[in-house]
Amino acid sequence: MLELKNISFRYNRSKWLFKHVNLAIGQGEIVGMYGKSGSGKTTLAKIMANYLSPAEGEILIDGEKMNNEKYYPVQLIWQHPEKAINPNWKLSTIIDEAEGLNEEIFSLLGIQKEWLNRRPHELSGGELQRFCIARAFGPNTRYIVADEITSMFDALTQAQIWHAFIKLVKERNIGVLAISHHIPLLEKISDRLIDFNKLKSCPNITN
Ligand SMILES: Nc1ncnc2c1ncn2[C@@H]1O[C@H](COP(=O)(O)OP(=O)(O)OP(=O)(O)O)[C@@H](O)[C@H]1O
Repeated sequence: MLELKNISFRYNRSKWLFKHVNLAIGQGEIVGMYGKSGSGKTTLAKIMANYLSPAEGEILIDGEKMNNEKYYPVQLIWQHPEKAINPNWKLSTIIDEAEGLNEEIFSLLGIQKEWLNRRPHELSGGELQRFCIARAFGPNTRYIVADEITSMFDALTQAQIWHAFIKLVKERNIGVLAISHHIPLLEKISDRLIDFNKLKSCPNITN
């Protein structure tokens, strides 16, 4: 179980973006989350994947706090793959970072072997995103936060990518927080849905 307990955050002493957010995601569970633009969903995603530290609260996995292990068990897949990848590295180097990726993952996600010899700017946004999705499936991944990960794909490709993604997470019993503005998509893929604005609204908020 991944648990967020009383998580509060604000950027540089500006007003609180959210306070006392509580959320639990079970292993193998897919939770869909939507909410107003600018409300703090991506910020929460970054906190969950240890890119940002919360001002208050803690994140537990099976009741224990995470320390700064080399490979963090909560992986974030970003909306914009080019922001998540070293532009100077070949894709083969980037993919080597996440050990244990196999042919099945590549083929499910439609990754062509020849792309591995290229650098990020030599792939389309959608091709690059397939790599970022594959990269999240390292052997120590237990939870994935998927932040608008298919917004750059056409409808058919989007369906194929989610089909592959769900097969991979269910096989590995990975828990997922899927963030999107596209509620019909979330309804299709999620075990339950959360409105972030309800999750973060709290009568005790003080600015
Ligand atoms: N590094 C930063 N420094 C200061 N403010 C920031 C920073 N990053 C984001 N913000 C602000 O924090 C707020 C929440 O941003 P965030 O990206 O988390 O929202 P979101 O709910 O994911 O939005 P969207 O649905 O539009 O993607 C926004 O007002 C944004 O301008």
